[in-house]
Amino acid sequence: MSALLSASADAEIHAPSGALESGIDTADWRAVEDDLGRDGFAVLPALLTPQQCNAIAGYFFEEERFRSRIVMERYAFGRGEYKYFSYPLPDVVGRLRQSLYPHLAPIANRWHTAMKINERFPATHDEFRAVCHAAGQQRPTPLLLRYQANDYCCLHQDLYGDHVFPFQVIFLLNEPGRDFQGGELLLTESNPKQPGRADVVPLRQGDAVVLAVNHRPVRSARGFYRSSLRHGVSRLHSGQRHTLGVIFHDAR
Ligand SMILES: O=C(O)CCC(=O)C(=O)O
Ligand SMILES: [Fe+2]
Repeated sequence: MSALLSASADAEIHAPSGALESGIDTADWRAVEDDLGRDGFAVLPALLTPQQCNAIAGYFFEEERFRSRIVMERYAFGRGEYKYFSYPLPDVVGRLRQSLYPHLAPIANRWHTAMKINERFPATHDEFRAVCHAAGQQRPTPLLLRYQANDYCCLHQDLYGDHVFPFQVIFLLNEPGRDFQGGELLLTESNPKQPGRADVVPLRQGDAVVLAVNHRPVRSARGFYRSSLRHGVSRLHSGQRHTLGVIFHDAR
């Protein structure tokens, strides 16, 4: 336990003020918007160092950091475990959410315009959180997941109330091939006009992926229609895989 505690203290040490934010602020957000528009996902490579990944994964057994623990098998969500952080979020998690949001909100607003969805998103996460809280969505949604051999996650959507920010971000905290085998992030898409399709999202340790939460606008001759997306994780063959999920709307 002391090793885990010192690892988590390192998360603060290895994320000096501004370092996390500058990696996010200097990402190519135009390319992210293009990738999202084409595929429904966009990879942001190496946003976290391996040390930061290990430190965040080390939070998993610090029970006081979490508001609830879900054993996926009990709910037929798959096999494996995840835990929702409680407020106040760990510094590094709160800063990732705060600094990703302002880049995604304008893209979210353009998507909503294209899909003829009324909700528009304010410029900062603090403002959006206030909107969620006023509507009774007050519980934090950032989560830490852990998969071991034979674990997997069923296809799903992370909707927790009426207010849905259309993007979420997942950080892979272990190195595929070295720390675990199998366990690939899957993204599926279906709509009335086409047979369904699936993508495997290529990720390495420290990478983040921005995913469409529920819909994506698809251009057609008469404007845009909505395609429906779901994500999940294929079965782990061996090893351990941790992910940090950052969802921007709070939960009812
Ligand atoms: O473990 C993963 O890659 C999927 C995590 C997930 O479903 C989420 O963060 O919403
Ligand atoms: Fe999810």
